[in-house]
Amino acid sequence: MKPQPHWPRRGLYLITPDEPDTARLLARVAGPLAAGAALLQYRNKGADAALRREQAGALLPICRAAGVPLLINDDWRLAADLGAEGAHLGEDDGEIAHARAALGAEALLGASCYNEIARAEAAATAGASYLAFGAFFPSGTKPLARRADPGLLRASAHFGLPRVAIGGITPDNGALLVAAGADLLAVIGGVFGAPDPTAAARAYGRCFETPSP
Ligand SMILES: Cc1ncc(COP(=O)(O)OP(=O)(O)O)c(N)n1
Ligand SMILES: Cc1ncsc1CCOP(=O)(O)O
Ligand SMILES: [Mg+2]
Repeated sequence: MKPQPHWPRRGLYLITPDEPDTARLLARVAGPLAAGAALLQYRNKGADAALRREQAGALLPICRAAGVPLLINDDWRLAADLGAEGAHLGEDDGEIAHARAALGAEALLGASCYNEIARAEAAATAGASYLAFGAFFPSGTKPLARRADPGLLRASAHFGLPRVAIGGITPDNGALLVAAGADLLAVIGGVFGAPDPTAAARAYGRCFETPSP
């Protein structure tokens, strides 16, 4: 496989909240995006296909203007149709290998590995761009998410892919995941549930102040 283009492999990986109003979604995302997100994932579990297309399409120009890659949750075909940089796929969202074959070597394709090294192994072999583990902490967004141990981050270093941590991550608990090997911290509630989402997004920078292990 061709090496992937440069993309920020360390920092805050911002994920959108379930916001039904597109104008409001853009207004909510603008500040945190400008505050220093490495990646943005469009995720709206309450939207139908038409709204997802509308909202992801509306996010694309603001991501381009900010220089932040846009990934689409669950739906690599929508990412391809819109010309977004990539997609994030979980266990019910299709095969990384199919998405890679369709989108090409330059697409950013993330894989949920939950709490399983075997899943990480399979995703790495299939051509994933990064491996996501979690939930590491209780998540208000996804209360039933299975839980993972930070040791998994260390144990997956040998795949040579960026490791993403997700689930209940705050500016206060994120540093321990970075110390355990997380390259990117994926966050919804810690930013969009905060009284000042832009300040909250900026606060995650603290988690990355020590050099990566
Ligand atoms: C970066 C990142 N990691 C994990 C997930 C979860 O994906 P999935 O298990 O498919 O669950 P849903 O997000 O679809 O509810 C993610 N979206 N992003
Ligand atoms: C999609 C997902 N997968 C595991 S936890 C989670 C939700 C993350 O959101 P939050 O940062 O609010 O816990
Ligand atoms: Mg999914």
